[in-house]
Amino acid sequence: MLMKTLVVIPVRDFADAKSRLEPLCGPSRRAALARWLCERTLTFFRDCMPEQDVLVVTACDTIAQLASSYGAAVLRESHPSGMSAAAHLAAEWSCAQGYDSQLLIPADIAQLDEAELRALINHPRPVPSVLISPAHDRGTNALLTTPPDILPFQFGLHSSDQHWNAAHRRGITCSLIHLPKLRFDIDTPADLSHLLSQSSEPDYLELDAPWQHQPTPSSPTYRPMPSQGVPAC
Ligand SMILES: Nc1nc2c(ncn2[C@@H]2O[C@H](COP(=O)(O)OP(=O)(O)OP(=O)(O)O)[C@@H](O)[C@H]2O)c(=O)[nH]1
Ligand SMILES: O=C(O)[C@H](O)COP(=O)(O)O
Repeated sequence: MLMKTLVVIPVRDFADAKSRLEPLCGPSRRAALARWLCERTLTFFRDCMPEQDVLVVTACDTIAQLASSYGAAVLRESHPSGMSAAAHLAAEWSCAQGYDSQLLIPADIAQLDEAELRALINHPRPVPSVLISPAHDRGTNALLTTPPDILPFQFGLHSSDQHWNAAHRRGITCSLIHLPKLRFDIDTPADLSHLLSQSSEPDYLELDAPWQHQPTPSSPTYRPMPSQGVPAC
């Protein structure tokens, strides 16, 4: 049976994002990175999966406008209260709009791959069910819930374990799908180095030393190209 699925992307204010990269770069560069990752995510869905409905959940006016400009629907939070609360809000909306499933994806995946995303969205599944694509650090980098509100969202440390346990406690069919690209998100300085070492997108990335803030000559930094619309720091 073909499931009507909504892709949900929660996005917090760029100025508050990527705090774990603080040892590596200053506030404006972190905000620029968050914006670049978000725009790249929106570009991916607009260009590679144009038939797919996408919803951005955000409390931020700028992000709401940005999402609309990429053709995504927007759901406004009254204030940012964390990824789980954003996912819950989206799930209520998804159910009200008649979606069978919700696929939640963070806006900081290192490399979105069309085949992986299609494998998730088209994954055969019973109702109810949960499909978890774990992050390399046992977080959750994609969560497919059918129906959308079947699970209490538990994003945070080792959340793939938490989501798995929550599904099992409720007797809900739960599967893991290990996707080699989707397992990497950009949270820590090590993640950023990994992105740079794996990247096949030289047009988007450059090494830039020294740092503008707290110079650390041995570490690479990240500068989205101005041509991608990201403000240079
Ligand atoms: N709508 C919404 N999205 C959020 C919120 N908190 C985090 N997100 C989004 O959830 C995804 C994963 O975010 P995290 O890695 O937990 O947070 P981050 O701000 O990117 O990085 P850290 O500050 O290092 O935790 C990203 O797309 C964030 O923009 C929130 O309160 N509301
Ligand atoms: O995996 C998760 O639960 C969320 O993405 C938050 O975890 P992260 O901060 O490791 O991304």
